[in-house]
Amino acid sequence: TRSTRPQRLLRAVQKKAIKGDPQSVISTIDYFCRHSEWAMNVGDEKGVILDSVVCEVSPSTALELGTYCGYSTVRIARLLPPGTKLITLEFNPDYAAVARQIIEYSGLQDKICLVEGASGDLIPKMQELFGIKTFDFVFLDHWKDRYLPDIKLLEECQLLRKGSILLADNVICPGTPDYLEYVRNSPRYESKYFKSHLEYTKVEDGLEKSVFLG
Ligand SMILES: Cc1ncnc2c1ncn2[C@@H]1O[C@H](/C=C/CNC(=O)c2cc(-c3ccc(F)cc3)cc(O)c2O)[C@@H](O)[C@H]1O
Ligand SMILES: [Mg+2]
Repeated sequence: TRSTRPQRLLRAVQKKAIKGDPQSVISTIDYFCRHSEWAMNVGDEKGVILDSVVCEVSPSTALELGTYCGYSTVRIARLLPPGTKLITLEFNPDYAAVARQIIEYSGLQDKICLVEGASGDLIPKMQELFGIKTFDFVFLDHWKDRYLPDIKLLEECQLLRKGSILLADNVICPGTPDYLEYVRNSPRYESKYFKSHLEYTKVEDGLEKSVFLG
């Protein structure tokens, strides 16, 4: 049977990227998505904004919702201080399998913990599975109708603390209207929009950065 797009993306990484070099893995994926096949990675333009927020927060504990092929997983993990871990959640086993290989190729496997399962099931288990008290940083990039229920779940599970940073992809395209309305109007968040473009295109999109006020 025909290979899947994530498998073709993985093959491009294994063929063209330098093993153990996260930047070359990132550049190879961006080149592949720009010149061969578009894929729903956060991409290079929004990726620079993601990088700047990760560097500013310099999180000790970080969570990513929706690994897909691991592009943003590698982007985030390459900037984390030594000894910190990025937990990334992915419920599609085929995507998880590709992501594991891309993460391993980048050499960042020691900074990343990929957990297979649905965010709604796993978020309540973060304390028992990983001894996590709160997350300093959360990157949301999974199904767009899960952003709002999942941050409400993070609040309920007391996994956010005063100053925790949420960064959400695709708040314009495909769009996350209920999430945006919530974080922009809730007194418990201070929110800011970073205007950009949908990965590898000229279509408007952007990232919403929200600080949990406790
Ligand atoms: C509750 C739960 N738990 C665990 N894993 C979960 C999960 N819900 C989803 N996942 C996982 O996360 C990824 C899903 C990502 C969804 N992203 C998008 O749909 C997306 C789409 C576009 C896009 C824009 C314009 C177009 F014309 C077409 C597509 C751009 C993007 O950047 C996107 O992120 C995928 O790997 C899925 O298995
Ligand atoms: Mg996205």
